[in-house]
Amino acid sequence: MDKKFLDAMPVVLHLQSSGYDTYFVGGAVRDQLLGKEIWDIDIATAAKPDEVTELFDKVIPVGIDHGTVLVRYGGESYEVTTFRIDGEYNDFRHPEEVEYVSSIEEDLSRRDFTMNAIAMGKDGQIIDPYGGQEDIRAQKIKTVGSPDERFQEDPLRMMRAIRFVSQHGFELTDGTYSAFDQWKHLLSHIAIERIAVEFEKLFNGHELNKAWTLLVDSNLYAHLPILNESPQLMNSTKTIKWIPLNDLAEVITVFHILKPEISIDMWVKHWKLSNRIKRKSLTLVNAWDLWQNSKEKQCLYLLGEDHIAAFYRVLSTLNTHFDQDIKELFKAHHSLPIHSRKDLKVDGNDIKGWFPNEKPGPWIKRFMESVEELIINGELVNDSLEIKERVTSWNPHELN
Ligand SMILES: Nc1ccn([C@@H]2O[C@H](COP(=O)(O)OP(=O)(O)OP(=O)(O)O)[C@@H](O)[C@H]2O)c(=O)n1
Repeated sequence: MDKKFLDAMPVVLHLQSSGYDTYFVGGAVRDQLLGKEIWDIDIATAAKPDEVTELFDKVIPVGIDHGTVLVRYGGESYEVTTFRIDGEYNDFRHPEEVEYVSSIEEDLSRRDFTMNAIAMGKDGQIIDPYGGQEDIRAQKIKTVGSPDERFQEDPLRMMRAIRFVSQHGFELTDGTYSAFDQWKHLLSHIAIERIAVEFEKLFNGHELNKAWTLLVDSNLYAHLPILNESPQLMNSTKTIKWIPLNDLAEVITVFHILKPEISIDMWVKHWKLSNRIKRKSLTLVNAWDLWQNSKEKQCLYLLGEDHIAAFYRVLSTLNTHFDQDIKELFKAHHSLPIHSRKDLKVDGNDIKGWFPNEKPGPWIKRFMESVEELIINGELVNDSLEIKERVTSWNPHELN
């Protein structure tokens, strides 16, 4: 048993010895069977949320209405969810009500795919009433029971199916795939934040090309913001040989470069993305412009060490003929004379002081940028006297 399970074991044992049947469930059990790294541990129990709360010192009621509490133990957090089946999902976000059930088998029956509907007990015993292990061996993604019911309950599961294809390279069973047709329109009711999480994971997967083809062929994309209105963009993605991208900043950068009419702001707005994603993407887009104009050094300077790998992924995705080694980019960045404005031997105040009769204004920023550019390109030495000599030959009233 993986160490992560052993770390969480005292939580399971405490619930179990208090008289409540308790199991590990979900992605962790699946990933252990797949021999993959385990991330979050989820626990399912017969104890009701108030009973779980009674049993542990530190409990956070994260989703108490839906039967979930977070138990803090040994510096980790574990989602502990009461055995349940979901009621109607009227708002496609949370079920209107949850119904607690008494057995793990019933709980597993409301889960999305057979490979995610396997439980593991304290002794490592596996509860697998829906043939999840067999489907994992056959590399199949299959809904638990009726795909129509599972997708109606939560249409996001169609996106999850495709991201699992990307992560594991498995095939969807015919029944699971063909049910998309009837329910894919429901995706437009799903909160975009939830879709974005799956979309990002889809782009991280090593079988991204297979998953992307599926997203296109199934027409699922026609129910996703922006992609639904841009057949031309979708068309241009067909020839792309995707390489896994780390986050949605990299994804929307590629889309924006493929179709510049759709701005980064539009992507951020329609997909409700964070400011961090927006800032990173704008940096990547600006770097791309510099790169296209053969301003390699300025491009690397702008990116900084943190974004070079991201830019490399964007570049490799968009330009199949790009075969430079990433190490070369890091080396070229390393040998730049400066790496940030902080490294400059002068600052805006110095420049202002060299022109005592000029009012402060945008010219100072312009001069700073010119100094930076000259130094990056090796046309000026980063030395305050040399910089002063050059800058004082410029005219603040002239656009240089
Ligand atoms: N729409 C959903 C979301 C989740 N689940 C169930 O809840 C478990 C946990 O969900 P989540 O943590 O979102 O995903 P994982 O399957 O754990 O996958 P990963 O850890 O790779 O994100 C899933 O395994 C599945 O059994 C479900 O049935 N339907």
